[in-house]
Amino acid sequence: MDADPMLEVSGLWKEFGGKPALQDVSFTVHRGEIYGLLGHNGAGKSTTLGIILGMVMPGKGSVRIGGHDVSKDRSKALRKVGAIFESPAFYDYLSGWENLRQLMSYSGGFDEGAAREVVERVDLTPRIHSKVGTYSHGMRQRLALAQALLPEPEILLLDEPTDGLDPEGIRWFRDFILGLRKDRGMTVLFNSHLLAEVELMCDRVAILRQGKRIHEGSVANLADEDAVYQVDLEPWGTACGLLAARGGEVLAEGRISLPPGLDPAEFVSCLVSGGVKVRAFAPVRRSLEDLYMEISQAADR
Ligand SMILES: Nc1ncnc2c1ncn2[C@@H]1O[C@H](COP(=O)(O)OP(=O)(O)OP(=O)(O)O)[C@@H](O)[C@H]1O
Repeated sequence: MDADPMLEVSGLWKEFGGKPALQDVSFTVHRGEIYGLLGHNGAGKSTTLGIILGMVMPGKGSVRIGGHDVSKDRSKALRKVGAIFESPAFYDYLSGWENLRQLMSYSGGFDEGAAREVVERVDLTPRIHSKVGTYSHGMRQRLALAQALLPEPEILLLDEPTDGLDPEGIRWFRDFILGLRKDRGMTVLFNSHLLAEVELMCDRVAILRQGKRIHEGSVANLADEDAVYQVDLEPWGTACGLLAARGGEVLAEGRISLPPGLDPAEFVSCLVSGGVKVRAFAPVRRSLEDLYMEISQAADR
């Protein structure tokens, strides 16, 4: 992946009425990366997005998009951005098409050809001339995506984009975002509560808790951080003895963790030479939800 930074968030602090909402939050999203911002209600996710979009002033810190500082060079920085922030406001009595025309007229004009293409891309062509008041939540969300994509952004910022969507809508959204990255190298930053979804889509995640960034990491490396294995070994007692002797740990019946640096193949041959029958020995992939719970609980201690 290109390690060229598209979005640089540095040392953000924000207070509301004397209460800290963000405390020294920093992260970088590289071009072509899909980055998830996770956290409980009130963790500071929307405040972070609001600051990135120049809609909320930070107490301290800076945001650069494509190398341009949002507070000093706002129009250049935001020219590269498409966003769905909070509930998109559409005129219910106008059609989807008229909404796009109206909204685009506020910012740089309406290109019919480009709009037709984007509407087709978000699967709204058959209903684009119906009134938005008759749209389902999923269709409104797709119209919001069309609006966000019309200025041909290089980065999409999405606030809880799958909130309230049904499983089919969530899947559509996931395929759409992954397709945008594949076809156009789109960079995406989004907030979400849906950890399983984030895990399927994101390259990296940051976890915010009470305004602080308490974790940042790659989703692909979740499994590597802890060497946990699901095993079927007999006799179990002998296997546990050999495991303890090598510094490993029994997590539950049939579930063990190996110490850092111990090659699982080497441990399996040690088991076999110790007279243990190895019927199964498979790495367990930790889910993002497991990681989220562990990190959040550790932060509370
Ligand atoms: N305009 C505001 N005025 C006062 N307090 C605010 C304002 N906006 C946010 N806050 C407070 O700042 C903190 C962070 O809120 P924020 O909305 O950023 O969290 P969040 O992680 O997006 O939560 P959620 O998932 O519920 O949207 C919360 O304590 C919230 O009450």
